[in-house]
Amino acid sequence: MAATLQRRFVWSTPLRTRFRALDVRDGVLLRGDAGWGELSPFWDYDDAESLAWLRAAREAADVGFPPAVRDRVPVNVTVPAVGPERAREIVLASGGCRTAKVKVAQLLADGTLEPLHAEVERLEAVRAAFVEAGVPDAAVRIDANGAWDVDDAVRRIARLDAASGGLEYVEQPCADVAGLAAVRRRVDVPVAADESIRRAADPLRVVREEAADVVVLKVQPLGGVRACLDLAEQVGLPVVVSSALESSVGLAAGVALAAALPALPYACGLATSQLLVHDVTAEPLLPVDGALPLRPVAPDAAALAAAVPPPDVEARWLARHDRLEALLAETGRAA
Ligand SMILES: O=C(O)CCC(=O)C1=CC=C[C@@H](O)[C@@H]1C(=O)O
Ligand SMILES: [Mg+2]
Repeated sequence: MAATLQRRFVWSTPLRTRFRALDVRDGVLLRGDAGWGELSPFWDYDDAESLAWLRAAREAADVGFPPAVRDRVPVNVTVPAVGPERAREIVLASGGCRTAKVKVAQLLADGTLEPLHAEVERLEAVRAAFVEAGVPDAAVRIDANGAWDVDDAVRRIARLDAASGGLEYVEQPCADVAGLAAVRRRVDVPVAADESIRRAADPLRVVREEAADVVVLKVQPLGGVRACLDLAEQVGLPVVVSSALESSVGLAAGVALAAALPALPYACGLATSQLLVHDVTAEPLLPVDGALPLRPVAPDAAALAAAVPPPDVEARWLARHDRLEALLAETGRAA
């Protein structure tokens, strides 16, 4: 039987840097018998797509996480589409990360893509910052969020590979699976699939079409830690666990997944509390020596007081959560 919901809180915070066309991140925290869960689907996701996010939140709150095989998870520093000096600062303040994920293919206000030379400067700055930090052999990956066509991707990847001193992989260079497969055949840099897994009706298409070398799994969009473990087993490719820009409550579910995976060959994209101005706890999940610890996270009153939403935002979240609970009750808890 479903556990009774004991408490819920809406939180909201500005982001330090615009990310995924967002300046603010917000969501609901749910308290259940097993702990805290986070429900924070992006506002452009409808209720049907957001249902998986509620399943993930309820798993964390009501059931808890499966057993772990490691107690710390190496993470990458996430570098948004910023100028070179800011990119350097972000890498140097990363808490000892030895991997960076750099956003590329940023859409500018006029609807055009950021010019290649700006991306080159960002990647050169990231490599130089790692050299300055005494980790010249750090890994650097890029994420294009599906913005390139195949020819554009091939051309840009070659240039960005050189600028970065060698890319670890390129995440979602093109929007569709056929595009990923075509790029993968034409470049030596490994290809990672993100949107083609988390927003796809058939995530295994990536595997059938040999479209990726690595898959990115995100706990909320994929319906929880156990759902991700099942998917990882079916996919059979190396997995990188990444966040959906959650508060530390949601990030803890990502750490739980990364800690439970049988193999974890790459650093995970879970160091994103750094992007939030306010987190929901005084002890956010921030990297120490390039890794996050596996531990429960609960919000605290003082931190929530700083992450307080405007009243209309709070009302929208509570209504959205109520609608999603009703939808979940209708469709059943099993995915
Ligand atoms: O992977 C990381 O380093 C951080 C998480 C991250 O980049 C993302 C989180 C949520 C939405 C996305 O636009 C973005 C991604 O595409 O991977
Ligand atoms: Mg991505």
